[in-house]
Amino acid sequence: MPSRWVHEHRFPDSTALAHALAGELRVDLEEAIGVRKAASLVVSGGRTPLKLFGQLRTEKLEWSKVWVTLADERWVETTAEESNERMMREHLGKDLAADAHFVGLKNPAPTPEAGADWSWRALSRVPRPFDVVLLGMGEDGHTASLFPGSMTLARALDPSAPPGCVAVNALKAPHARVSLNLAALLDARRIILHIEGEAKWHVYQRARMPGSTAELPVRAVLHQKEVPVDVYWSP
Ligand SMILES: O=C1O[C@H](COP(=O)(O)O)[C@@H](O)[C@H](O)[C@H]1O
Repeated sequence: MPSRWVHEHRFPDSTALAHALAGELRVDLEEAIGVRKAASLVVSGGRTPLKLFGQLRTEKLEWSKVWVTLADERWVETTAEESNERMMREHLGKDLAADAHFVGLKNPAPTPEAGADWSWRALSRVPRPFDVVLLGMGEDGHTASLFPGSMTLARALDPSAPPGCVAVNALKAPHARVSLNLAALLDARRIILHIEGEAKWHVYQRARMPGSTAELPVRAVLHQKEVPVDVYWSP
């Protein structure tokens, strides 16, 4: 289904994808710094971005003018293996990119319900609209931590809700979480959906078809018409 809002970029392997996407991000961030003297990048957690981060952190850029934050976080200590913030800092926050400003979503509140507003306030330092929002996707069609079956999903996907963070508890999601809501993710100049593997490609193809966002929440990103989406895929 051709759409002027979604463009697909397919690569033979994850190394080629990481090189191309890191270069693309460098250009976007450089342009943003040229326009407003600062740039913002929202990244996702999980395993998929690791190789990309390894490449991106070596790109020549005025990193001290770049703000990096997360699309979502698991409500675990920031030193825990499962922490997206730990992953972001360990894999992106070194080499040249060590000069960037990294802002996490986790705070000392006991639950994401108690901490979600605080998480959002922490982002007040990050320039908006975000220059690039880099999303991943699970094989269940979740993106950021907008999981099918989550009690807060409808509220999180409500396009008229104010931008913010939402607490997420879903039976199939490991860990309670906090996630940017759809309005926050769409407060962006550009969205990149980075997916790897045949299984995710098939889920993505299903999500391109009209259907329920409760079944495949990533549909809400793919079917909106406010922000262009580039899909980067490799086997
Ligand atoms: O739990 C999460 O899952 C998605 C996908 O992760 P991956 O390991 O399959 O790449 C990720 O985009 C999200 O940020 C993360 O919290």
